[in-house]
Amino acid sequence: MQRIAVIGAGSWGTALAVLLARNGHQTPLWSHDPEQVAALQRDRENKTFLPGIPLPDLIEPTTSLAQALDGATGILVAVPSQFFADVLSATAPFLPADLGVLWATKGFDLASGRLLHEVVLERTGQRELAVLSGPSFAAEVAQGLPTAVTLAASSMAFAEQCAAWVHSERFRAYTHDDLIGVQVGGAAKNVLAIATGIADGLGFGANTRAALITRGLAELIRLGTALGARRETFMGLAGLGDLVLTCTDNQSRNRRLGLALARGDSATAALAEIGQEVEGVITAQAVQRIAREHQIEMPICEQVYAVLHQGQTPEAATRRLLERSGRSELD
Ligand SMILES: NC(=O)c1ccc[n+]([C@@H]2O[C@H](COP(=O)([O-])OP(=O)(O)OC[C@H]3O[C@@H](n4cnc5c(N)ncnc54)[C@H](O)[C@@H]3O)[C@@H](O)[C@H]2O)c1
Ligand SMILES: O=P(O)(O)OC[C@H](O)CO
Repeated sequence: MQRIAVIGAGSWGTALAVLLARNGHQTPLWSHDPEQVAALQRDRENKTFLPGIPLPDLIEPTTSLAQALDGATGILVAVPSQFFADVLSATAPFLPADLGVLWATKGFDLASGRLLHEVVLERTGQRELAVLSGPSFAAEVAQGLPTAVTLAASSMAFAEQCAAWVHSERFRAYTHDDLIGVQVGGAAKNVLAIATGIADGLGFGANTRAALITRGLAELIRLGTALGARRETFMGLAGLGDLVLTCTDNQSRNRRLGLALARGDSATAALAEIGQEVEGVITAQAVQRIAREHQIEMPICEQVYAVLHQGQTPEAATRRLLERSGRSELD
């Protein structure tokens, strides 16, 4: 039995804590919110973020990072990307130097636009790093529906160690060594899910959806390889796998945001209605910034950014994409 502290009790942190506890691990579950922790302790269920899933006895909700990390043999961070850097700084005093950090957050650092492994190193010092990503809706994982994810790390030994914590018959964790590609895939697919939501909401058909997914994949590959990722990583679970899942199923909050924008809802109203983190909103900003810096052509992501942050209408964004001149598919 390991003791693996899960940092972040939203839908994903809670689902991963349930998974770890079902695998027999002691699982402190940290939230910054005392009211949420009191409710988790009282109800033994996360009624806000993961309703209907009883918390196994091995889960110990807490607001204390010291308590969560006391004696921990592992840490898994699953807070939204906008809180990631601050939460990592807060954990640093309680992290032994030889404890690697695993995270399941999908996104870039809000302030700097950097990938999250750089934030972990900056905030907690040199150590082993690992990221869990891939097509995985929290509710389905918690229900025990078969799921496969990618676990990429700074060393294959650490990837295998982290994979062993979460791996089960119903949750297959495939190890990988491309820490950059796996992060880029998980983060940027959220922007493309907003794009496909918009297209479906505007009444475009299956051809359009397939085109957006495929040309979106080309954008992911351009972005990832410019940042040092390997092209083939994007053909795996953390690339194409998560892109297809998020672009095609209404469980995706990013896709639902796109659908709402196409209906004419404001982003503020749509986000309030969804009531959970929609990572693609701030990721669109980071992607726009990186694409400019590296001169990467990302027309779909650029139009999502324009809709979310520059007041462009979904209709105008669509026109801008369709008016682009023809080009080689190989570019
Ligand atoms: N939900 C999923 O199906 C899923 C699956 C894979 C990856 N992810 C990723 O996991 C990450 C977490 O998303 P989620 O779905 O659990 O979000 P969520 O919307 O379900 O929960 C948000 C969480 O953020 C917490 N929070 C709010 N303010 C905070 C603060 N100041 N400091 C720390 N925490 C704060 C809330 O208490 C809550 O626990 C995201 O990067 C998301 O992309 C989610
Ligand atoms: O609901 P979304 O759009 O944040 O997607 C959740 C997961 O990232 C799917 O793998």
